[in-house]
Amino acid sequence: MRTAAAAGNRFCTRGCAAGSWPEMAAGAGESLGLPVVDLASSDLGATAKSVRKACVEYGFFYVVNHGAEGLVEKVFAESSKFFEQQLGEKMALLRNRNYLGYTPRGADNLDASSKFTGLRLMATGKRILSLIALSLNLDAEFFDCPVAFLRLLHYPGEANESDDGNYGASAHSDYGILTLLATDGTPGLQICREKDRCPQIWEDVHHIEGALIVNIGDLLQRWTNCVFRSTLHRVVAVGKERYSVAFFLHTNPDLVVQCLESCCSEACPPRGDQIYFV
Ligand SMILES: O=C(O)CCC(=O)C(=O)O
Ligand SMILES: [Fe+2]
Repeated sequence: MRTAAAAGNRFCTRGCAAGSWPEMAAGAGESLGLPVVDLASSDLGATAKSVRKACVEYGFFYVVNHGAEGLVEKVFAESSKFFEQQLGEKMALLRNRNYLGYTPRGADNLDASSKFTGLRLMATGKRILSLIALSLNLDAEFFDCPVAFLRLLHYPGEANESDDGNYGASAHSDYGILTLLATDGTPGLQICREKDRCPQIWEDVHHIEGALIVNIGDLLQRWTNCVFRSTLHRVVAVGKERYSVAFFLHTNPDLVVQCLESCCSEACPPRGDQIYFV
């Protein structure tokens, strides 16, 4: 495992009165070096160990040699073709009751979803999940994720009056097992590693060409009794148009998620409800 160079700028903290784009908004973050995991490594044990460390310490990491390199560029090209259309054309694909389809800006800044089979992204996700399973001393196939959504996200450059504090996406954690994220390189994504700390510290997640960002979801946090982190993150506006693609991996809706035995003990009992219905 290597660590991404913490090449980011150190700007003023959120709430500074002065500052112009991109300093004022993007500058809310400290710089951050997240772990980088090479999925093509032949040393399975060492890779699983790296993944575990990243999940425990950050809940966020990069993967390289993930097998979906060409695909991501194609999806970005299709995404910008779609979002560049007139609103009327996009509204023809308005989100349906199953949350599939177009979500106009302001209606829900976390939910512009699009159905996609994403077989290669699914293969990448499964590879990461098998490493996670091995790192928890489970069978490589332990985590089944038959449900997945691809979300094409477009953050317009200009601020919208309805935006709350200029957030492209307000602070949240993802609720599934894990998320694969590709961005077009425009900054804005930030994580908060200690959500209960006051004031919160937000760190910029930098772009690494060709890498995917992986983030642990609430379900995996629950499964591991909070040993793995589902880390709070957000997207701040940087005064520049931004595209990203998020691929969310979920379990079967009727699966019972129970704290893993290896993650609890008498000294460390399951946090929250032991049995959790998704
Ligand atoms: O656009 C991004 O970089 C992050 C998107 C995100 O966090 C989400 O859709 O859950
Ligand atoms: Fe998210």
